Amino acid sequence: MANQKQKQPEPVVVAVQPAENVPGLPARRLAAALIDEVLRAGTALDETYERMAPSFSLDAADAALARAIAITSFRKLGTIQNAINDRLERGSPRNSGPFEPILAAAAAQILFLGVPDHAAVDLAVRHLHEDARSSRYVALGNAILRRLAREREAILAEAVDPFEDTPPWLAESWRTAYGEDVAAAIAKAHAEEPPLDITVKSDAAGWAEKLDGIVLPTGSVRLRERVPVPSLPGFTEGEWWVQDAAAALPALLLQAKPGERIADLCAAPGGKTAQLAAMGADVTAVDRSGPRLRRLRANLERLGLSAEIVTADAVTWQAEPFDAVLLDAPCSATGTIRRHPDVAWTKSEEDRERLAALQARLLEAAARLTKPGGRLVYCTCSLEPEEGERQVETFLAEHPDFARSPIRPEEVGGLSEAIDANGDLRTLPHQLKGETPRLSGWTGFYATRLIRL
Ligand SMILES: C[S@@+](CC[C@H](N)C(=O)[O-])C[C@H]1O[C@@H](n2cnc3c(N)ncnc32)[C@H](O)[C@@H]1O
Repeated sequence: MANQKQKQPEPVVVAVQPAENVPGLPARRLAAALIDEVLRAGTALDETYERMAPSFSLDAADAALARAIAITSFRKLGTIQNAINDRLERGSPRNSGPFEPILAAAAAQILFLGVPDHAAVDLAVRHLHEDARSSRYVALGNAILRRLAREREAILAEAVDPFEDTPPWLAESWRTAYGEDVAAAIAKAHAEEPPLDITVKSDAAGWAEKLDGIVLPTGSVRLRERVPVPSLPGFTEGEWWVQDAAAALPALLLQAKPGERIADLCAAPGGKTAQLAAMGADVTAVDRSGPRLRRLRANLERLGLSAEIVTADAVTWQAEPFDAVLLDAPCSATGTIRRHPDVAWTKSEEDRERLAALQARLLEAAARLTKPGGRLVYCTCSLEPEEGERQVETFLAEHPDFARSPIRPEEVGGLSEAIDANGDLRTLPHQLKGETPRLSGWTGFYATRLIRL
């Protein structure tokens, strides 16, 4: 974008070289564009990044920096917005174009990423100049960011509310479901960057040693360091795949046996399909998204595993009933906020209600596809009971031909705190204590195992 300077109230930066060549500015452009697009369109940060990053032509280091700025902005969005708004005496300026995302990205750098203040402020000011709408507020943006830098210690010391970075509707939902203390522990767990977990085909201890990891009680391997995944031993050879430790549990609960016919409904990108195929089951993976199924196919190919792949709406798809059915239903994904902090700001109560209605239809379809005596595991990566416990309560009340098959602690590495009074799995982000806060926690998942009588 050309640096079309408008007349400024107060010239703050003297550009000594063309803006396009200023080191670090392209990364900030992408970071602010990601924040803006995710918040406006409600799209997932990962997908938005994959779609937008190529047109910014960044080198690997700048691309990683842009991503880190965007993800930190979402992880700390409440604190950042409060800090900025408290210093905007007349509220956020109207029609100011990218003013807000540029300031949020700069605030993330100043408050949380350890970027030198002068670099964060200077680049943000240059960036504000680039758009005619935000260029009118360069002096304001500059003043606010300098105050954030000066007042950093006080801002961080004051941000003690555990729900500072949680939208109020979510905090309220968790308080109602789990009580004040657990809700606060969940919100606090989201402040930490998550570790990388992998599922191995075999020899967890051997892979843990090779990759500097820890074997978790459930059998997943947790890596101590965050490293670029494709460069790790065993990735190209297809010995393991990336999968959160809690996300690996529902497929285990299906207790698949070699040769059994299993339907994996809502299967892409295939983490659970891979587990079931690795157990020797004859898996049919169904998903309605062609692009996501292409990723599933590529993942299975790398892993040397196979499954029948079907592009279909699982609500209406018909087949001979299966020995077992896994339904990993689409959901609000609030259990994944630690890994995907954007989810907290893009999902709403309306999404939760809409998705709960879809889950009920999918559960009906999954029941039809389960043969008498067969198992049905229903799961979601949501912390909201509407998408888990309540969904299954309603289903069981309407289906006397199904009964719960309670999950036993030894099926989940002895972690009895992850099993509720009904014998369902309910993992929460602050569970699974590790050596450090960063090596602790997992995704919030709900899973129930039902038997068709
Ligand atoms: C939670 S993700 C599945 C993750 C996957 N099971 C795994 O372990 O990698 C939910 C999936 O449901 C798919 N989906 C949503 N609605 C669907 C429907 N009506 N029929 C089939 N698939 C659907 C989405 O395309 C998405 O891939």
